[in-house]
Amino acid sequence: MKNINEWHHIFKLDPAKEISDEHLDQICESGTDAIIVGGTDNVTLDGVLDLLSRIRRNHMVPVVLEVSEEETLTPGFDYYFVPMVLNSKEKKYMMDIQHKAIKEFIDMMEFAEVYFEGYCILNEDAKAFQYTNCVMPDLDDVKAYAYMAEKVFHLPFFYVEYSGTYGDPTLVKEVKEELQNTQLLYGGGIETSTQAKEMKKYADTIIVGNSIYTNIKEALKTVEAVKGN
Ligand SMILES: CC(C)=CCC/C(C)=C/CC/C(C)=C/CC/C(C)=C/CC/C(C)=C/CC/C(C)=C/CC/C(C)=C/COP(=O)(O)OP(=O)(O)O
Ligand SMILES: O=P(O)(O)OC[C@@H](O)CO
Ligand SMILES: [Mg+2]
Repeated sequence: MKNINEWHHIFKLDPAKEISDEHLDQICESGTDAIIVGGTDNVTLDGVLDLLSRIRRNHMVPVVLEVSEEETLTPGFDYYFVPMVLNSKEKKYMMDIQHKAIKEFIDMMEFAEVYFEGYCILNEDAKAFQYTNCVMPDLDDVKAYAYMAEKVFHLPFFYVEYSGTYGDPTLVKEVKEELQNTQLLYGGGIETSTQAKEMKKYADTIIVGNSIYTNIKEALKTVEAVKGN
């Protein structure tokens, strides 16, 4: 299995959305480096377990649970990613929910591979932006959040999140220049090979979500587009 810091491409599957076995097989066998199971709303333990068992039954691809609800935490994933929303106006989405969950699961965390993600959400129409009561940052704010993610909190990941819309490649380039150790994840609106290539020039890892459900053929092509980049 590749190290996480060598992952260039990830597909994110939303447990609240339907996917056929045929499409799921195509996603898992696409050559992507990993599958994240995660979403903002209507994420249930049943939905999470359904995807996990369908992936595990036939495929070897690494599977990550991106935790958005404590109730959906379940053993069986290769990794667990935990968002900390840096540009939320409310401390609870950055720290308090995570603190409460760590108190509860601290013993299990010793046996699980858990990675914390510094999220910066940049699309004000995204569910996650509204759900976590974010403030829209400008470029200097985002660079300062990136600095904090790496130098203050020593987080493994800084996630530039445009969920639902294609973001600004210049911003991603400038954020990348701030980071030496923290891995830069980019997600949002990638629907074509060209977009995947463009964002991968700057981000260490790109994440493709919604287009799996809207145009699977194009979504699958994003994998090859970033190989060797
Ligand atoms: C039991 C077991 C195996 C334990 C192992 C140990 C372990 C993993 C412990 C973890 C402990 C811990 C600290 C848990 C934290 C749990 C938690 C509830 C954290 C809150 C995270 C948070 C602030 C979530 C808010 C929403 C958010 C940022 C979600 C990220 C995903 C995202 C942005 C998806 C995109 O949205 P989507 O739904 O796709 O939107 P569209 O439908 O519009 O596309
Ligand atoms: O769904 P899209 O817009 O591709 O975004 C992917 C991911 O960043 C969502 O958390
Ligand atoms: Mg989505």
